[in-house]
Amino acid sequence: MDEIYRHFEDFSNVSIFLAYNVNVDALKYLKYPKDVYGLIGDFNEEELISKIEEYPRVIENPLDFVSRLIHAMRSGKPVEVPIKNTPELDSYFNSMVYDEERIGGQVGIISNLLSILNLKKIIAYSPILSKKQSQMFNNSENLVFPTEFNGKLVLKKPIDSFGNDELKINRIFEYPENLSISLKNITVTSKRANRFIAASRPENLRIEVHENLKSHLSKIGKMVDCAILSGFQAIKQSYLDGKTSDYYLDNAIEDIKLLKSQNPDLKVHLEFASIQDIIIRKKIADYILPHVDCIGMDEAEIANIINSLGYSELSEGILKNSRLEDVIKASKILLEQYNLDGVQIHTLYYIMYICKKGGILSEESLEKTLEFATILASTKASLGEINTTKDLEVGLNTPYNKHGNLLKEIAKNISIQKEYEKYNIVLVPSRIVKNPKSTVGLGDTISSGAFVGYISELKKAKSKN
Ligand SMILES: Nc1ncnc2c1ncn2[C@@H]1O[C@H](COP(=O)(O)O)[C@@H](O)[C@H]1O
Ligand SMILES: O=P(O)(O)OC[C@H]1O[C@](O)(COP(=O)(O)O)[C@@H](O)[C@@H]1O
Ligand SMILES: [Mg+2]
Repeated sequence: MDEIYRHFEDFSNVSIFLAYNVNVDALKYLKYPKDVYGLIGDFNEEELISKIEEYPRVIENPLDFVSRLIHAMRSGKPVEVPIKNTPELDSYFNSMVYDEERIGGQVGIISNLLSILNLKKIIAYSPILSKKQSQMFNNSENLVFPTEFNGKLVLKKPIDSFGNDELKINRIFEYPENLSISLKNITVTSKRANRFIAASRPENLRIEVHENLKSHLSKIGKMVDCAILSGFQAIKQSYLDGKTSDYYLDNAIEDIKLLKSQNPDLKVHLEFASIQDIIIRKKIADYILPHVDCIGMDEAEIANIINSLGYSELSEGILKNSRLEDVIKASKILLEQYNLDGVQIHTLYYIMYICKKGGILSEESLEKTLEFATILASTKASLGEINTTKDLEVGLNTPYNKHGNLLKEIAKNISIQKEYEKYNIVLVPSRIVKNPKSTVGLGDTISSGAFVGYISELKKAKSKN
């Protein structure tokens, strides 16, 4: 166990604010072809095949769902598609039998992880918190939910903070590698184990800090060292009451400014997700990225965001060939276009930082935080959940993937090229779990582990100077 402490010593010097998304993840394991055939049911196979090619970006009916699921399995990539919350579709998803329920959403997953990593304080916020969601948070002294009462900021455990709010459930479909199904004359085989998220989008869920709490954001900003913001993927172009995405994105910028107003050193990380709506994807980049310090995303997400910015060839190249050179190029575009301090990318084979040179952290410190993130990911992939730091032994004992040394070498060679002279490129190979228990939440786990490790190292380095 002591070996673990080579990778993270102590995060008790870090306090963090998290917003905006918590939900319940209902997981269904599609282990055998019959599980997928069960979902296909009586659909006409020709219609299904043409729907797969049509590629619906919102799930409006069961056929849209099954077609996007099969499309995702064929690619083996992480995918999230919003559902239209009609009574028919809600009852279709409600009628399925799920294997497990867990806390979900970046804020939910990250809160519970960080609570066991012994952070000083975690202030986790979601604009809706039903009783069931609140019960899924760890009941831990370092994890609180902010509310307002009689004009005062109140920080209580999530279990003591729920309201009469709507329950948000996302449906997660986990499939293994090499799961094969046949449709007419085609066979679809999953390239690798991954998850498909059918994300609920209730009309009343608005990605924002409630008006009465907003006046306390600067105080919250002063209490913490850093923040992770997430959940923007749930913003719609417009709502029935006339509000628009611009309204919520402008509000989020205001939130960041308030958080930093009394604590200019506060570092803000944005955790990306899969965003089907191309207009919203571009808006999130243009509105929010200039106001955050760093971002975390997976390979498909960086490809998609680069596509929205007009780099379609580079984007297609990443999606098709997963070349490290292309991912680094895309990261540099984001760093420069939005003046970010750092971009963290997680892929099946590596986790990588590209940061502006000149920070006080050494490459060794950065590498240490990524190392820790790979251990977290392989632990969660093996066990499904991380419940104690003792679990991390599982991740530590998972070997690096076989391409690790080559990837490190490629990254090193690229980092010494003239066009990257202003950047540190640090890559750590992943520890791939061959048959993961589940894959949902791995990205959130990696990003938060790496980011908090970074902040912790930064604080230690500053206190030595
Ligand atoms: N089977 C796996 N073993 C270890 N790490 C894995 C495995 N599958 C995925 N990962 C890591 O998790 C991220 C997923 O990120 P999302 O943001 O959830 O898409 C992937 O990039 C790998 O680094
Ligand atoms: O977009 P939403 O509805 O906020 O949900 C985000 C979804 O992403 C997750 O946070 C998982 O993300 P990752 O797999 O990328 O780590 C799920 O728990 C959740 O269902
Ligand atoms: Mg992710």
